[in-house]
Amino acid sequence: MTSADADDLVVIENLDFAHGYGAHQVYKGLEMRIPRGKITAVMGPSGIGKTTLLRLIGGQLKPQSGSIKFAGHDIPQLSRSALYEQRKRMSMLFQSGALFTDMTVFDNIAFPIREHSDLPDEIIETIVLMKLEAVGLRGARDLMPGELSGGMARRAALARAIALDPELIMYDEPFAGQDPISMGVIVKLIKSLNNSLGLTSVVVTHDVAEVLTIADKVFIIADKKVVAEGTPEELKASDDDLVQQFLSGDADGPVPFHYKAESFAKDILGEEADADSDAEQRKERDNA
Ligand SMILES: Nc1ncnc2c1ncn2[C@@H]1O[C@H](COP(=O)(O)OP(=O)(O)OP(=O)(O)O)[C@@H](O)[C@H]1O
Repeated sequence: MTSADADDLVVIENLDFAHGYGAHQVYKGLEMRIPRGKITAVMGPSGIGKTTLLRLIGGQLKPQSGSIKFAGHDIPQLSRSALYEQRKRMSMLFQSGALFTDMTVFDNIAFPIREHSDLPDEIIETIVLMKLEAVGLRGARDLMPGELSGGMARRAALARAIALDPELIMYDEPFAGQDPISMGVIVKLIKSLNNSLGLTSVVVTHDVAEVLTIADKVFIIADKKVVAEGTPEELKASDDDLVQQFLSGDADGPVPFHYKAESFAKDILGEEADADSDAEQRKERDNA
């Protein structure tokens, strides 16, 4: 292991990944180093593969080639049982990671601890209360998920995500659907948990302004690979149009607004329109 590897908890090299037996290439030659103990933001246009990246790191998806080292273990090469061991060191908080609706907040947080350990009830209670305290919800332990606000539910899910003391926590759109105040609370929580629990955090988000206030490192993904990386300050100072498009949230710029599609005329009018539009395109080319 090189010293750079020791500083990086996750090292991705030359990764190729396609969904659906190669039908949809998501990554080609992706390279990424996620620094240990820091907060890393991953941004990019919708559908570019950010959630897929988290699933690859977590071993839920296997790349066609390349390596994904987590603390030195090459995730895609691990046996099922070895992967299970490494997965215990990671936690993923997906947007859809809802709480179990028929259990109290306390039992929701206790659930993974009961599943993965034989600890006595008193110890589990102490751990759960510590996790709830960390997210400011100790007083809400006996509430049912249906009694929580959206922001509180997100925080309870966060308490559950840290229940087993992971080393790596991956957040998929943690601020989505939150009002500005609860968004601010979650931003601060991600930072304080990262620092107080010695975590490494990866945050996939479209909320650029929020995440830039806490990120130590930022990756921008486009065109199947990393197109820019650096500290928030470095990216803000970049004169790259694409970087600026992301940071300012502009719809127009090097990244197209539309997902690639047949010509609108063809979709609406069928083949006939397509033949017309082909003829027009040829005419335009000839005139150029
Ligand atoms: N199970 C799947 N099978 C086939 N294609 C998939 C599957 N899951 C995702 N995709 C496709 O892979 C691409 C990447 O999806 P992904 O959800 O990782 O993007 P994303 O960057 O997280 O998007 P968003 O920002 O909108 O959440 C998309 O084009 C999506 O349609």
